[in-house]
Amino acid sequence: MEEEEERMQNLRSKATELLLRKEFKDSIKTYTEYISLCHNQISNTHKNLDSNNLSKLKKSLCLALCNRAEAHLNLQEFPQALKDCNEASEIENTHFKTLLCKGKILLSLNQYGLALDCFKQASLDTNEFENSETLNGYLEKCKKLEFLSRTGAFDISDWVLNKFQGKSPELAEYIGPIEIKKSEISGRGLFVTKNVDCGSLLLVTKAVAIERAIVPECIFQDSKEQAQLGMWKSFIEKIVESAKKCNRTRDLICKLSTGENEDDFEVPDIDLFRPEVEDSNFLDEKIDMKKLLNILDVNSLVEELISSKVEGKNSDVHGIGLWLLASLINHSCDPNVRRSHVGDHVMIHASRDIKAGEELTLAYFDVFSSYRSREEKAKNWGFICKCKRCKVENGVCSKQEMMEFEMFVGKGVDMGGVVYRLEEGMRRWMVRGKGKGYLRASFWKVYSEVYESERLIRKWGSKIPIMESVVDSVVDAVGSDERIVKVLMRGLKRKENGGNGILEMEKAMKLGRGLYGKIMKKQTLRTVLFQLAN
Ligand SMILES: C[S@@+](CC[C@H](N)C(=O)[O-])C[C@H]1O[C@@H](n2cnc3c(N)ncnc32)[C@H](O)[C@@H]1O
Repeated sequence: MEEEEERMQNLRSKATELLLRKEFKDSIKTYTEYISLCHNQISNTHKNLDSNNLSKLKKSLCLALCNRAEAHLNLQEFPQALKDCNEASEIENTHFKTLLCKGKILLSLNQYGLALDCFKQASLDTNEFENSETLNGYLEKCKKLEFLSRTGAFDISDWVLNKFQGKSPELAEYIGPIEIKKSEISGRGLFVTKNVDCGSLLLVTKAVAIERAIVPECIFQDSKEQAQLGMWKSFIEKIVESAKKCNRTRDLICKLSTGENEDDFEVPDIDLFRPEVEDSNFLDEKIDMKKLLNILDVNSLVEELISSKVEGKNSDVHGIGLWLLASLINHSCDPNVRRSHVGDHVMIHASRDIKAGEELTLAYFDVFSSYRSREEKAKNWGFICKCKRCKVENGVCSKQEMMEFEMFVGKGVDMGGVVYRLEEGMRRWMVRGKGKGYLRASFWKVYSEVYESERLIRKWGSKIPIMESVVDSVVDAVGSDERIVKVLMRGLKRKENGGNGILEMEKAMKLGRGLYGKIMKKQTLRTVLFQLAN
């Protein structure tokens, strides 16, 4: 008996030491051995009815379970960590360390409300003075994230004004007024459930996994491809790891499109994507790698860091990730939402006013390019684009003249002349309304070159439309973009030298909301817009 006790004591000390040394896997192994001996002893003690021993053993078992949970938490093995905490709570439901650990697990799972309950309950333990600072830190963080996930009132102004230095702001998961429905574009899509105005935040979600690497623009093509391949491989490994650790993640990944027979896919309930959904039982099902690779091919996105959009910062850093619910947004060449990446989160906001019931659409690739180049990009994604803009442009773009315009771009030709001929062409082909905006967006490079050159504006004068009307039509057709705002702001700067420009600034601010969403204060957005003009 004494020998057994000594063995248990040794195991317990060893497991604790391994935990402190952050050797989590070995610590779990040792605790598992210890916990199993505890269980054996408890059932024996029950028979001998030694209540003193029984209570001591149970206390010790509770602590061991809690410590094993901590080790699982560090390895991001959340279901196992939760299971241990729940068993520990059954022994002692007010155990401080267990409540703290369980709160941390729930916080990692973005279940802010439940995490808050744990931290609040832990704070009732007046004996834990030395841990009160840590606990208060968690309480505050949890309250903030719970508020954000409920209201969507994110504000990253400080970080933006600080030139994106230091840690990115802490974000919560947020699902706004959206639902999943069958899409007329393809398979399923996300739709708004009420009218939303330009800049409204619709979704904030954390990546299942991201892999980032520095791929400098100037490196040779071969090395670049090599670097990208390496990045893709590590990304897949990370996804597999996440799917193995959490059934819920794996189930949700499996609901995503493989790119084939999309219209046969079931329409999942959006609530399944809420963090509060409990993990299903641990089944240890094998992952179908072929299917997973198809899913990743169709749904992974390249990060568009807000810091590089605004400042050109980190433009060598390439990141690829998978954001579950955002994967249900279809592409359109006249999109109505945009995305910004902050840390591991993607923030999706309306880039223009959207009416209740409309489908949300995102640009998977640069849509300020010609029909033919977009067609090529969609082909690389594995689909033929069925958006409205492509249908309109498909008719016009087969015209011989249109192909000639494309050939002019970047060939040192007077771009004012190209704009003039294009505008003339549109009159002859009777392209009106949005169609005009579509084509102007397709040739934005040409238009912007003209409007950025005082010489060309002077030369072509009234033969070409004024910049403001082109900007309006392009934004109305395709939505906002940094390049448009840049041209507008530079024009505004020129005007400001001559005084005035209040109306243009108002317009620029509205476009700015479309670009970045309502995630920064007005004054911060103003600073950012002026920065774009430099
Ligand atoms: C990330 S998924 C979008 C959600 C998908 N519709 C679903 O049901 O899960 C990307 C796939 O959707 C389809 N898709 C997205 N936008 C499209 C478009 N504009 N035209 C045709 N197919 C599109 C393509 O099959 C593409 O590979």
